[in-house]
Amino acid sequence: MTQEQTENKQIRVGVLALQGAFAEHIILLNTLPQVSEAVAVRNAKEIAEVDALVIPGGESTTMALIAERSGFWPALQEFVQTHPTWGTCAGLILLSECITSGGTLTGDQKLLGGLGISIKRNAFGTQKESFEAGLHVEGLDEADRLFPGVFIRAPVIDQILKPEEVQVVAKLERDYGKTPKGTIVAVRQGHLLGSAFHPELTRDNRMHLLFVKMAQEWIAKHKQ
Ligand SMILES: NC(=O)CC[C@H](N)C(=O)O
Repeated sequence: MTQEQTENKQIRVGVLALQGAFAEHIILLNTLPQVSEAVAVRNAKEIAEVDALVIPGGESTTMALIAERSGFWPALQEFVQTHPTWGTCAGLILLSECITSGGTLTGDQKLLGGLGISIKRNAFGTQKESFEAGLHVEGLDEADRLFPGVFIRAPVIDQILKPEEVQVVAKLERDYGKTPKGTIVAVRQGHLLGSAFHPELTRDNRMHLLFVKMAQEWIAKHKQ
């Protein structure tokens, strides 16, 4: 196959379905012609059958606990190190290298890692402080049309630990409570994408398209 044919090849996308908003991701991914099928992934056998993975929002500590107790954690970590993966909200937390608490880095939470960033969890407060923010997301189709960023007990990217490798994909366009304009809310590093907000809770599938195209390109380059 030529490079172009491989880049256009449909991919099978898994959505980690241990806990959280996985069903909505599956629905949006299945609207894309680039996706042959989007399926729930709950164990080592199922993850071996997909080309790329989405880790949804939910509760990052609970997801880690379930993956660990069921013996799935090592296969999940191995997949994330070697395949295109997008973490949204709790998923972004799991893909980060460390958590910041009160301004200092902590090693308290079990993480998959891969993104050279530190995360501040629940940066905007409780569920009551959920909101929607219009965002310019780097690389989206119709780039001028703001993307509806849905933030629910959302984290923010507190520090970029590997600036030479991590690319900023979206920032807050204004202050939200105590979180200032310019705070980073989406990043990319190689085969990994992370966003603090929930694109699966909107009708806008452009972020899903961005990830799927990024995954296709990455697979075409690295998996021939
Ligand atoms: N909507 C979400 O995914 C919230 C993330 C959650 N606060 C956590 O720490 O895991």
